[in-house]
Amino acid sequence: KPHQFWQTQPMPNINEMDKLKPGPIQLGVLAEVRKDPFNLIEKYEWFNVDLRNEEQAQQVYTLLKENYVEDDDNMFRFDYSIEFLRWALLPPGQYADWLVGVRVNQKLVGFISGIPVTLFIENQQNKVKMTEINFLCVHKKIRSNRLAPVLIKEITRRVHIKNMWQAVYTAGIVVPTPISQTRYYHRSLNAKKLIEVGFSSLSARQTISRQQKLYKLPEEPKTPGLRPMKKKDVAQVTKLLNEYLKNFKLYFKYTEEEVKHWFLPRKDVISTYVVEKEQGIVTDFLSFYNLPSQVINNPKHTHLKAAYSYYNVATQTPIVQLMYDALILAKNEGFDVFNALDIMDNDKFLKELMFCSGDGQLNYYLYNWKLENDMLKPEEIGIVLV
Ligand SMILES: COc1cccc(CC(=N)NC(=O)c2cccnc2OC2CCNCC2)c1
Repeated sequence: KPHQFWQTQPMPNINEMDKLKPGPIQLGVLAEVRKDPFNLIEKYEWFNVDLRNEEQAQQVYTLLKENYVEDDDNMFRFDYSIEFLRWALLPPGQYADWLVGVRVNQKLVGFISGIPVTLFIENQQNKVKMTEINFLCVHKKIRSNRLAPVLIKEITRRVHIKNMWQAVYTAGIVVPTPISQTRYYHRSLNAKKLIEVGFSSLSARQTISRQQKLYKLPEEPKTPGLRPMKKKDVAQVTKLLNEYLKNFKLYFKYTEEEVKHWFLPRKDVISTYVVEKEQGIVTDFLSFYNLPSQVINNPKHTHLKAAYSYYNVATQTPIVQLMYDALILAKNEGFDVFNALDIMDNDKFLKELMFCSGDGQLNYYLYNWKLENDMLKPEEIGIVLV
């Protein structure tokens, strides 16, 4: 039976959609939350991962590098770096028991992560403290042991114990019940490499040099005053971001502490550039994160260097110009491709900047929450997961 696990979860399913009113589907009762971890099969044990510990970080890195998400044709696999994982999973307010590992004989064979977020859902009244779930991964060799449902139940229990009852996550697959089905797009920065690794293909009339000319970019960005973000910009970036995100039906509200964590540039992890035309006034910013993919058995290349659009706020600079500069900056940082979803205002630049649509979709999920109209359009989504 498909989705035998998901039918047991508080996610609106088809027939009961209309009966539920917007808001939590099940009201959690703290006293009823199991105090002890779920049972694991013989020899498997729970393990809280300390990402600050080099050896444990290496274990998570290797598990993901070898067993995490691949594209539909199994040609590429995400290769998150240790520094990236520390950025993604050690934000302000993180809980030590929300980085959940499963070990067998000291070897990590399963993982799932949660970070605390405050999500605004469909209006200012619904400000919900919840968890953002990510990095669910089970070693390829033990996929049939039904370990994934236990990882999900265990992190759910650890979230419930903190009196939080909702979660937000994304997945390439469709399980009950997506709140939005977004599409991904990519913009070639290094046409030759994309063809060599098989990410792009040439049609009969196309040649590599034609493609290189087609996607060629200027050496330098156009926008005057564009520069890497610095600590002194945090207050203005926080205001710009929080103001901009109010346009959407699903968004986080950021403290300055959180903006420091999520946006101050980190080499090979996150790049953020601000526009300061007039002395001291920041009017726009752009950001993209670094998520390379391992190219699975290619004679010439081991990795595809991909930049992923993060948050971009254009209040004085036209969004197309700002994102054109993002492409130039990403190219100059050595990326081969620039990826984006059709969320927020991205559809305002995807076509014009020659993004091609990818072959899959990224589904957004909200656990234990009924939306007013069940689904949101991609342009109503104001959150980017890594
Ligand atoms: C090119 O190498 C890949 C390696 C693994 C999977 C995919 C396809 C894919 N599933 N892409 C996305 O999910 C995606 C496409 C555009 C923007 N963000 C994305 O995913 C982000 C956000 C969700 N967590 C993974 C990274 C591509």
